[in-house]
Amino acid sequence: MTPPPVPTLYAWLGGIEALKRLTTRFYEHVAQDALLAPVFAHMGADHPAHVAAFLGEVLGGPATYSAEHGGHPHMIRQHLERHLTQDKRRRWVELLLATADELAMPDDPEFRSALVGYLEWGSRLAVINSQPGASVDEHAPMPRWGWGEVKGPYTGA
Ligand code: HEM
Repeated sequence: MTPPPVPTLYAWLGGIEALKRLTTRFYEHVAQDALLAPVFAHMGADHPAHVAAFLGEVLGGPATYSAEHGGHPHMIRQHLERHLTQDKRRRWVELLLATADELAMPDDPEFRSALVGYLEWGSRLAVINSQPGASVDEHAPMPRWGWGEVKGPYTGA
């Protein structure tokens, strides 16, 4: 018998509506956080939805961010000259994961390890791209993240 197809991380977490719930709540927390609030003091009202679209595309969903929001180069550009530090990055990741717990997003070991892997990678790139002298590769492809070594969601095995 053919095994069922492996869902994308995007499908497993519940698609764009789940991601919008996550980023909306996350930036509410950010606004209350002494370390991060000043970093995001001037973000637009659409920022949570844009980040949701970006994450959705990376995690295997539709290419909405590439089609409508300027793709990876635009995202990198948003981080230029922000002088982000490791303590801000760490708080950002910590708050996002706490929000995922708060909203009862899938918490199987397979999904969470893949999510943490991407967030560590992406947030460290954001810090690098925010340092003086960083520049944008106008052809930077959109990253695509999958299940990695665990290869698929929890099966009880
Ligand atoms: C995986 C990690 C990350 C992802 C996927 C991500 C994604 C994004 C995206 C998609 C945008 C542009 C939104 C738009 O098109 O309007 C953006 C902007 C921004 N990001 Fe990130 N980001 C990450 C990490 C971080 C971290 C760690 C920080 C700071 C601690 C940060 C600070 C910012 C700021 C300040 C902006 C501009 C907000 C504004 O419009 O004022 N990002 N990010």
